[in-house]
Amino acid sequence: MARRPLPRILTNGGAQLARSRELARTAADSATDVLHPLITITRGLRRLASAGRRRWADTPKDRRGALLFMVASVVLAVALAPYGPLLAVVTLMAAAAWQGRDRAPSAPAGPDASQIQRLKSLYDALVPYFSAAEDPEPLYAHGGDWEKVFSEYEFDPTGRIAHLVIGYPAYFTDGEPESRARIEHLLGAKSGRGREYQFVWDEEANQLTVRVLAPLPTDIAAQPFVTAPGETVLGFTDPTRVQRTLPLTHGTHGEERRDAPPVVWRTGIRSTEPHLLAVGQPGSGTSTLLRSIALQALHHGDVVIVDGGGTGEYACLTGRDGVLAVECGLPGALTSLEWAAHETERRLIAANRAHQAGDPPPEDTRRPLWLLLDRPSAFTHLAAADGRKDPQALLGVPLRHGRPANVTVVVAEQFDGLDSLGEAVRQHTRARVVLGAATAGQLEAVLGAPAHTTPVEQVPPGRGYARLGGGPVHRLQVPATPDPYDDATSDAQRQAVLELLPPRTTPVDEEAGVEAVRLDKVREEAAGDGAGAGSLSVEAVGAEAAVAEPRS
Ligand SMILES: Nc1ncnc2c1ncn2[C@@H]1O[C@H](COP(=O)(O)OP(=O)(O)OP(=O)(O)O)[C@@H](O)[C@H]1O
Repeated sequence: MARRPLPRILTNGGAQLARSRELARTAADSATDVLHPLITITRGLRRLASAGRRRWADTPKDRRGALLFMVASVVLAVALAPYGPLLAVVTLMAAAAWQGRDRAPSAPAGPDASQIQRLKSLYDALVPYFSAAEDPEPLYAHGGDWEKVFSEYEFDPTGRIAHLVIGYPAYFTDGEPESRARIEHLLGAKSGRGREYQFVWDEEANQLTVRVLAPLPTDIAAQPFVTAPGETVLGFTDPTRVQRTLPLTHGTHGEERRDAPPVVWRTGIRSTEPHLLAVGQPGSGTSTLLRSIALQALHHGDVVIVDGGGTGEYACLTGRDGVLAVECGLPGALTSLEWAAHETERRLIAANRAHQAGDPPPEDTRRPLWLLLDRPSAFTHLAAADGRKDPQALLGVPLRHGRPANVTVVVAEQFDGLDSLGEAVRQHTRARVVLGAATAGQLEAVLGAPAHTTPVEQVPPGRGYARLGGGPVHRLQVPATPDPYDDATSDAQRQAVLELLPPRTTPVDEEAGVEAVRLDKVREEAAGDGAGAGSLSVEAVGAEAAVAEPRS
């Protein structure tokens, strides 16, 4: 079923809301600044009045008459004296201002003894890296002054460094990745392990800024994201690197709302990164990422899933509206991918003909087709052992020509299977994701750029980095999209995923199980002469029929 795109106002509503909030906050801050003296005097008058009341209450009853007489005489004297009332008002205001002043103890200026000790030891650790014997006025020297080089510092409540700006000599080779890596490693180790640090090198000013990054939230569950067609949310990241936010619901019953900055991947005809490669250690969450992408893709397109892991993690998608196939076996994978290659060619030819005739591209070339492959290297080994074709060889056409044909390929692979990935997969997957624990070298090899944050050893599943083409490297937390058929899945998360699944239009073929090729459905739709989404032309059915293998 084709779904209508969301109104545009909903797609950027989060950003507008954030801007309005920021405006309101600025207005409130300015009003507080202007009204500050008035607030102080009012507070002082209140304090004076309550002090007067206390004094009256503390005075024994037999002395109250004398007190009243004394106050009345003072009031009379003031009233009769020249400028008396004016002076009395000025004195009262001054007394109120003094009484109403903010009495919160001011934060101690500068670091305390333990913090000074931390800064000094950090300085000493940096001396061998930032000094040279020939330097007549070394910035760093044993017993030197740390205050000259640490221009800004902040500590967290546990006393560990949270933010630090370090000056270094101009001759330090800050352009060399190895030199930078040595300093980053040292600072990470000395400032406290187990936290994630971000390093920003300002080569012009010879300054390094170190910031401790708060962990990304792990409580974002699968849900309908407010995105435009062609946009896929890979996960959520730091607010500093991304301008946009998405409104989210969370909590057991979706009762809480908040905005979070997403990593949005754009696919389709105008995409510069039309295909994606996700890599991780086993259990890092790459299958979950694929499931999350599939659920979003099904809003506007059709999906073919090829699962080399063979653990049935995509069984919940079998037979759903828009799911053309869920393949766990080599023959089925070959059939589906061969069909996908022909379908890509068919779409290209049909679109070309339409261009030549001056017509818009036909409807059946515009519906996005997604090929999601989980661990295709498993099939590569099987195919070699069986003397059959490697399914990856069939990805060449969709990868090279998929973009104008609205065909998107997503490959998830484990680090140990990376060598088995074909050249086309490596070359044409310009959107990259790394999940789970990874060394700086592994991150750079997959993302094509260093991550600028220290990789931590213990990461929650679904946590990693994403880079779209030549863009910046983002930290990433994939929304929890567990397999609803897994016993370990909580009820709330199961329900969230089940609600996102399209209705089941094709009954699951019991005999063939999950290996059943759902391309039968495509054939039926094509024969049904439907011009709607997912339908195929007669040529395509012919091509598909030619490659389809007989099933027992
Ligand atoms: N983003 C996430 N948020 C919460 N839990 C997650 C997330 N991603 C994965 N998990 C959990 O981590 C476990 C492993 O996830 P998943 O199966 O996706 O990993 P994988 O990398 O595909 O590993 P494998 O290939 O071994 O199956 C599952 O229990 C899953 O529910």
